[in-house]
Amino acid sequence: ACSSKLLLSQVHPMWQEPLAIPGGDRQSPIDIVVRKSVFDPQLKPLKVQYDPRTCQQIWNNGYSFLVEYNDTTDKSTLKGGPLEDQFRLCQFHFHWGENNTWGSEHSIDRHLYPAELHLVHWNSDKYSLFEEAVIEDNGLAVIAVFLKVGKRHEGLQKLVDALPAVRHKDSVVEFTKFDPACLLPENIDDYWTYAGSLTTPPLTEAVTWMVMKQHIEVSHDQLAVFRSLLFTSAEEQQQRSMVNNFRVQQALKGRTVRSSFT
Ligand SMILES: COc1cccc(CN2CCc3cc(OS(N)(=O)=O)c(OC)cc3C2)c1
Ligand SMILES: [Zn+2]
Repeated sequence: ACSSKLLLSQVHPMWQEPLAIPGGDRQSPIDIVVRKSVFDPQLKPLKVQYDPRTCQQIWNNGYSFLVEYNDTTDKSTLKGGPLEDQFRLCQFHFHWGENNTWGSEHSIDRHLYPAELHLVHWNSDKYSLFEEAVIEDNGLAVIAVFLKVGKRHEGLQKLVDALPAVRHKDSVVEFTKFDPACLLPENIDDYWTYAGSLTTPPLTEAVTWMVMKQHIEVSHDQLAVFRSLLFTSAEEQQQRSMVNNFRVQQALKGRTVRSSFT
């Protein structure tokens, strides 16, 4: 494992990190040290209600590909768990590596996964737009699910088949009737939760993270299609493969990670 760590330090970070983030004491991602996490019996089960009809498009934004949902009504929502309010799904995306040794943003006792899914929601009880919520400390809620290479994920295949249409940065393709609940593990009652930030610009400290204990499995070939995407737009001379689009891990700075399970 240390060799992969060594290699990891040679991996070029996806972008030049800004020197200082305002405040900067609740940045993401982090390594979750299981024995230091604190069981909180008051954490409720997560309540997820997604309507596939709110699915709209896939967008390659030059960091990842985002599957974007219509978040103008409370049709696809998340509540419960550590959350006091109701949150609306606005998009989901992934982070992955150039090989199956690394790629996730979070790690569990330093164990990295080949990829990580993020379902991004914003607090629609308190704010009226994502743009408003993105700067508030209770504005966003992100569910993180680790991906492991194994059997083919049937539900993911519809998304994989659409990816060649968004190969280049700034490309968009219509994508409808996709139920993101199919990407959740069977058990979403067991998770770790902590106060953190977005891991891509604007890196704002607005996120309540819920990292699922149970991973999902996808096939090697499905992950290879993720790696066929490009960071670069069609006009750019130098094409660069979209891989290693994860942020370097950040200091815990005294934060407590709570677990919903013992
Ligand atoms: C819709 O209003 C917006 C305002 C500012 C930025 C954006 C776009 N941004 C939202 C947050 C976010 C967050 C992302 O990653 S993450 N790991 O959840 O921080 C991300 O990964 C590719 C992309 C985006 C896209 C939208
Ligand atoms: Zn993300």
